[in-house]
Amino acid sequence: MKSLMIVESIHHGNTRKIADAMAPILNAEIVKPSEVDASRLSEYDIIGFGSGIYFGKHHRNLLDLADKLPSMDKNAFIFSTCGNKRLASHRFLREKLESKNLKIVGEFSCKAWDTYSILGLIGGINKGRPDENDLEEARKFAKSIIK
Ligand SMILES: Cc1cc2nc3c(=O)[nH]c(=O)nc-3n(C[C@H](O)[C@H](O)[C@H](O)COP(=O)(O)O)c2cc1C
Repeated sequence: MKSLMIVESIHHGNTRKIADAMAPILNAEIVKPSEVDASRLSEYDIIGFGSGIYFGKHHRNLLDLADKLPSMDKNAFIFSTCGNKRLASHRFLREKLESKNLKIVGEFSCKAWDTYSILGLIGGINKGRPDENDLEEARKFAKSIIK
């Protein structure tokens, strides 16, 4: 099995930590949206899409990539890290991916360090996360989608 995870992780590298935990289980390569070669996507059995949540949605670079993808009959999963866990924020990316014929086989989200705006003045929220417990949950999620 061969997987690809497309990850934009810019605020504190939080989402990259989740991707790194899942990668060995999924035998996954990790790339940024700007590094995706659409002509090679057919080589992968499953494709993951992850970023922090920004103003209620995945990162703009991931949403823009989803718009540009060709139609593909393939399994995919969505993940995120965020200040306040709300899977509802996945809706925008999910709809774009489903419009490209991708089948979403699982979604994962966890709270993570957030110092946006005035939160930064108090050291942010969820400091220290994702922690080992979050990474273990991510590993369990990765196992569940390839069962
Ligand atoms: C500009 C900005 C906007 C954000 N908007 C949200 C939001 O709407 N909802 C939320 O739960 N977290 C929000 N966050 C927190 C990030 O989603 C969170 O810190 C995430 O873990 C960042 O992921 P990254 O380090 O992988 O980029 C925001 C952070 C920034 C910097």
